[in-house]
Amino acid sequence: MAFCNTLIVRTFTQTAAMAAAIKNVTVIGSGLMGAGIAQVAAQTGHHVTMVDIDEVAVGKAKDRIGASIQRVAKKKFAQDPEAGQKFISSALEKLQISTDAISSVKSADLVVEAIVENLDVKKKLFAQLDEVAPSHAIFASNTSSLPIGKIAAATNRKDRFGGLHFFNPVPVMKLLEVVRIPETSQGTYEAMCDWGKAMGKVTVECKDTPGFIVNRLLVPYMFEAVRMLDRGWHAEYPENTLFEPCELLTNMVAEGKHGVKSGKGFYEYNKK
Ligand SMILES: CCCCCCCCCCCCC[C@H](O)CC(=O)SCCNC(=O)CCNC(=O)[C@H](O)C(C)(C)COP(=O)(O)OP(=O)(O)OC[C@H]1O[C@@H](n2cnc3c(N)ncnc32)[C@H](O)[C@@H]1OP(=O)(O)O
Ligand SMILES: NC(=O)c1ccc[n+]([C@@H]2O[C@H](COP(=O)([O-])OP(=O)(O)OC[C@H]3O[C@@H](n4cnc5c(N)ncnc54)[C@H](O)[C@@H]3O)[C@@H](O)[C@H]2O)c1
Repeated sequence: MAFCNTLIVRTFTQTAAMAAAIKNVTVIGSGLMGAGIAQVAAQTGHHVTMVDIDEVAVGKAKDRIGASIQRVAKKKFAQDPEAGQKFISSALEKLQISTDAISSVKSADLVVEAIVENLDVKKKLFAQLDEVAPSHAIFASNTSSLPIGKIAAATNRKDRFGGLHFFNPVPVMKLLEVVRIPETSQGTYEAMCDWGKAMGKVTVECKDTPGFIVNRLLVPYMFEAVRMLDRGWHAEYPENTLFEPCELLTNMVAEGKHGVKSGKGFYEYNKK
């Protein structure tokens, strides 16, 4: 029991220490996603360096962030414009821009990569950053579709590597998929979740599988919409396996698991 308690206290302490340690965030890539991630991180009190290889792009991204923060502040501080102005200036003060990834990660606690969706380019970047970032720094990729394990393989910190998959537009979308690979340590995973929550996001755990959760559902759904258009919206496709009854649902119906109305389904519901 004493051993168990020690273990729990140690695990808790390590996790709390890692999460509390995420103060300095480097976001690599200042496009649609990187700018959104950098904005929300700065808005939530982190010191952020946003990096891009393209000097013009990173400057424009900072301007876009300024405009987006105005929208956030207008809503968040509708009744108190003065507090809104403080919120804007405090966030912008915390945001630096750079074109030098190497020097920008030297004091990073967390590096979030949101560059072009190309495995070799991402691997090359992380291999370089692994040489210079502090040993405690967590690395994360915002990739939509590439295996996190393959990207992490370019580094010697697979235990401190994971996926942080944000959704566009980042300042608006609440969900954050936190992806773990088998090597991701429990402390790293929990620190990523805690950081996600500190960013105001709702985190969901994902395995490193194609499309994670959302894109695995969204992409076939979008493709099917396009196929429907392509087919000319014909009325009936009895040969299409997509419309075949699903065994799990058939069994659940037979068991009276009709969801909320029957008090049980995929979940149990307490009717009051
Ligand atoms: C099977 C194997 C799979 C293999 C994988 C293959 C992968 C291929 C991947 C391709 C796709 C990549 C997808 C990616 O990985 C994941 C995604 O990001 S999916 C996209 C998710 N996003 C959405 O679903 C957003 C949908 N859009 C909306 O909900 C709305 O358009 C909106 C963003 C809420 C905007 O609303 P609108 O009504 O259109 O516009 P308004 O201007 O009125 O805005 C409403 C409200 O929001 C505020 N706001 C909007 N944008 C911003 C911003 N940038 N910054 C701050 N605030 C913003 C705005 O102020 C309004 O506020 P209000 O006035 O209402 O208070
Ligand atoms: N667009 C989306 O809806 C969305 C949503 C979730 C995740 N993602 C993922 O996020 C990542 C970025 O997507 P995006 O839409 O923001 O792309 P984007 O094209 O808007 O921006 C990418 C930025 O990365 C910069 N860049 C390229 N190589 C670089 C390098 N080596 N170092 C520094 N900067 C570099 C480019 O100059 C560009 O400004 C991709 O992996 C994408 O799959 C995109």
